[in-house]
Amino acid sequence: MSSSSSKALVFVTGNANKLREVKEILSEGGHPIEVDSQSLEIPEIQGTTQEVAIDKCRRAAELVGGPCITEDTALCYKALGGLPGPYIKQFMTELGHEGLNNLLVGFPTKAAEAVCTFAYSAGPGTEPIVFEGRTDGTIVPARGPKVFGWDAVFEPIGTGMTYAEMPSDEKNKISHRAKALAKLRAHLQSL
Ligand SMILES: O=c1[nH]c(=O)c2ncn([C@@H]3O[C@H](COP(=O)(O)OP(=O)(O)OP(=O)(O)O)[C@@H](O)[C@H]3O)c2[nH]1
Ligand SMILES: [Mg+2]
Repeated sequence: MSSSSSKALVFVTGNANKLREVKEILSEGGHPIEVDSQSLEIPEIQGTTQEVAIDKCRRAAELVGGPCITEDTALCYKALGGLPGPYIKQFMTELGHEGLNNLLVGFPTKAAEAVCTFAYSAGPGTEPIVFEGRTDGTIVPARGPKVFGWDAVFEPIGTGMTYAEMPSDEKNKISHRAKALAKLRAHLQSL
């Protein structure tokens, strides 16, 4: 952030695992970026991932009263035309890891894309800007600790491991979240 900005950047999320990864990723590298956090559940509209992300960030900026970031994660099955997409949270809650596999029974491809969309607003009334990161993978029967969402059923292409089986620094090198944060970082450093 530029030295003229007086308020700290706030990451608004209700998800402790996201917050941990974001802090890990942004603290790496030559120019660490510090974020405060506020645990607020912001209502999420229906729509494309980008529409959901922009609306959520607008609402968050109003509540925070200053610069903030929000994040939306989608899990897009190729066989299902990109669904569950931004609705993965409800699918995960209702169906669990086994159900996320069963959705694909009978389909020839288990390919899926993890999509992370960060939105940044400079403050209330400022239109959010979005930064997207994507990682290709395959939906597999759960392997590894079931700590974070669908990590145990998502195997990024070419790794032979699910996200859940990877040490966090390995996931943070290739994840949808790390790719989106690299773009956000570049933007913040250009301000
Ligand atoms: O295995 C995972 N690895 C990840 O890297 C990851 N990132 C998000 N998720 C899950 O996908 C849904 C997104 O919904 P979501 O973007 O609305 O998040 P959320 O409601 O939990 O938090 P927030 O919206 O308050 O920030 C939620 O079920 C998250 O737990 C992940 N699962
Ligand atoms: Mg949410």
